[in-house]
Amino acid sequence: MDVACAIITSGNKILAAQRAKERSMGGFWEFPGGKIETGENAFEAIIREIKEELDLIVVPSGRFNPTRVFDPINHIVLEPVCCKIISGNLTLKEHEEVQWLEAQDLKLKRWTPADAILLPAIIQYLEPTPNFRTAKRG
Ligand SMILES: Nc1nc2c([nH]c(=O)n2[C@H]2C[C@H](O)[C@@H](COP(=O)(O)OP(=O)(O)OP(=O)(O)O)O2)c(=O)[nH]1
Repeated sequence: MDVACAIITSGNKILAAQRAKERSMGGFWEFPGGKIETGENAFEAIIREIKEELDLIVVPSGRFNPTRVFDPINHIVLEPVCCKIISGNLTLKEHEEVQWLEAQDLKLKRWTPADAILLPAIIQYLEPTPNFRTAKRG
């Protein structure tokens, strides 16, 4: 199953969500999103899912490398899509909870296996850029 998840950041924080208790992998943390449907690409799927789940309008701007988890029950290809929120009021339609997390907070949550593989790339992405002065050749 191909799943798109949204990488939504604000400053040094990222939006993370806890799956509803009654769903598959209930209680685990994830980046919001869902299954990519037939005929959709990851960008189209994430726009649809984030509207359905959080009532937000997002614009995708890029992607991370997919992570893959093939276990006896699930074959998941997780496709992370960087998104910017352009409008809407965050409303939880499916999740137990959402939180804006800094890099140091990410390790404290229990993540789905596919997200756990993704975390090092996310942590690197959240690191502040050093303040280089502008420079001229010479
Ligand atoms: N949304 C999301 N799902 C993830 C992540 N990591 C991960 O292993 N999954 C798994 C959990 C589910 O088995 C599957 C996606 O299912 P989902 O329940 O979120 O998607 P959906 O809304 O399309 O599902 P549904 O309508 O059929 O219930 O991918 C993640 O970061 N985000």
